[in-house]
Amino acid sequence: MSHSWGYGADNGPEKWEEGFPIANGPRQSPIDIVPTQAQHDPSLKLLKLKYDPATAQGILNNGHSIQVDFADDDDSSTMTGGPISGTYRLRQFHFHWGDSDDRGSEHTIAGNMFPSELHLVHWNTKYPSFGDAVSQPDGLGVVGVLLKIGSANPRLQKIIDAFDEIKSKGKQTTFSNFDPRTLLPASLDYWTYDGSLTTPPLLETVTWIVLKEPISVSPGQMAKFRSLLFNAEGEERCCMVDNYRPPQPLKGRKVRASFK
Ligand SMILES: N/C(=N\S(N)(=O)=O)N1CCCC1
Ligand SMILES: [Zn+2]
Repeated sequence: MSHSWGYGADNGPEKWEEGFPIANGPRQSPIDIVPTQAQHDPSLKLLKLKYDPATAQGILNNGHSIQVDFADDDDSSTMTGGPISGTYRLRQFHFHWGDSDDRGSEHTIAGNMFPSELHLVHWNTKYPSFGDAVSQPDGLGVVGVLLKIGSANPRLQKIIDAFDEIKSKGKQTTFSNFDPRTLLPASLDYWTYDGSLTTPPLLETVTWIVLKEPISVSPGQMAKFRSLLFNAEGEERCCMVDNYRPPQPLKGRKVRASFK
């Protein structure tokens, strides 16, 4: 694939294997999670997420999604427990969403798509940096949170209010004093499996932790996500929608549940 990857007909998920053959690998993400086929594993620990709002740095339109970046030079914002060993540091969070409310999430639950999915990306501090960890089989831990249509979510509003300043690719602005814990549902019950990045380079280095309980988002809030642009200023206008990869083959993997 000579041009850069994206989500269009010419450079989207069906074409990624041309530049990234691992797209057909044994532990690709996302997947369809079938709750009745996920086995409860009593050895799974409680997920512990400890975030310092002061580590929030900025919000960026990277041309594929919007992401909030965090200072990760110490253990101020970490994930421990759950299915992982050791300490993973929060690097960034971002979203995937659809052009309409019937699609947009990457993981599906018994074949059901949600309008959006939040990913909180953490890296294993047994490695010296995110850049080192991203290529290691146990390098990353991503918490996935499904968004379902309902009442407006006030916890999302600070993120949405920044969208006007980062409408197009490459735009960023400061984003401080934000605790991503406020985005999470009441329950941290989760499914977990070994997978990959869901965008190129599709590295098979992610321990996925998908929360069972979704959070709410209103149709008006979803419309704000859909007002973002894939393109940079001055380029042909292209709404940032349908920036999700569809579920990939399980290839014999087991999905475990932290709950009965
Ligand atoms: N694809 C990714 N995250 S995701 N969608 O798999 O959570 N990333 C690419 C570089 C950093 C995170
Ligand atoms: Zn993602």
